[in-house]
Amino acid sequence: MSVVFEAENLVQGYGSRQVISGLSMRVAQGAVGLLGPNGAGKTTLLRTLATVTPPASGTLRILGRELRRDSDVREIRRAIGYLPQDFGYHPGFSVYEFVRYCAWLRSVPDRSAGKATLRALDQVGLAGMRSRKMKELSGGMLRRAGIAQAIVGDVKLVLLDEPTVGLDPEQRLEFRDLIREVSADAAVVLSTHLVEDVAAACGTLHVIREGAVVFSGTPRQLAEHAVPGGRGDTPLERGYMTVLRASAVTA
Ligand SMILES: Nc1ncnc2c1ncn2[C@@H]1O[C@H](COP(=O)(O)OP(=O)(O)OP(=O)(O)O)[C@@H](O)[C@H]1O
Repeated sequence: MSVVFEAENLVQGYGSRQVISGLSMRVAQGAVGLLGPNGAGKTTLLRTLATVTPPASGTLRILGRELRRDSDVREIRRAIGYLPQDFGYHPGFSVYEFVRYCAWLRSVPDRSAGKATLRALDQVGLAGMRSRKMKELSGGMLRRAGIAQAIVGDVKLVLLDEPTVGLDPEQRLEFRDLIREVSADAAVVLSTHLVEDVAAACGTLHVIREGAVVFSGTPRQLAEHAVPGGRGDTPLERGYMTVLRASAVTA
């Protein structure tokens, strides 16, 4: 299976403050979950992978291409779908217009953009609401429209920052199925605080603390770190709490 992206010794920060410190990650097809407490650096990492901000140092290779020149970045962005925590939209756009516009931004050819838009809306369960105005959507529907714009077209790398915020329990179950479907053709990297969500949808988990990876492995391997009587309601939550507290644990 070909590697979709590789980050090596990635360093990122804000001014003199280092937030990501020497992180390495390699992802082929499939879903990868980022877990970590507030301020761990998940959003900073996703923004860097989305090419919003270039790494302070280290290398980032997406679809075999190292992102050195602006032309490389422009080209590769067509293959990346990104859902930030807060995404902008024109409130007067219909749901269809919003996703279709995002397809245009990603240079999806005109002849296939309409069909690709409807497919993405169908995947997130919003096809029946395609004429609804963006400003009229509930928080959960808005999140689903955001996921639709991230997966529309032929994306190879999908980056989702807290995609399950605002979804009700049924939608969260549907979201897990959606991630399994999307990750059959693309690499999906998503961040969340909800350990159970990410474990159900992702084959690989990375726990990040203070900008460094303190655990990489499968959900089962994370659960194996659970300490009897430790904090958390499930083995996964207890495993997560254990690796967060340990200095560095690698599966
Ligand atoms: N624009 C910015 N300028 C300065 N510092 C920032 C900026 N954005 C984030 N930070 C800092 O970088 C660190 C990592 O933040 P980041 O948003 O990446 O964490 P996170 O893991 O996504 O957190 P959360 O789960 O709360 O969304 C935090 O200490 C934060 O205060």
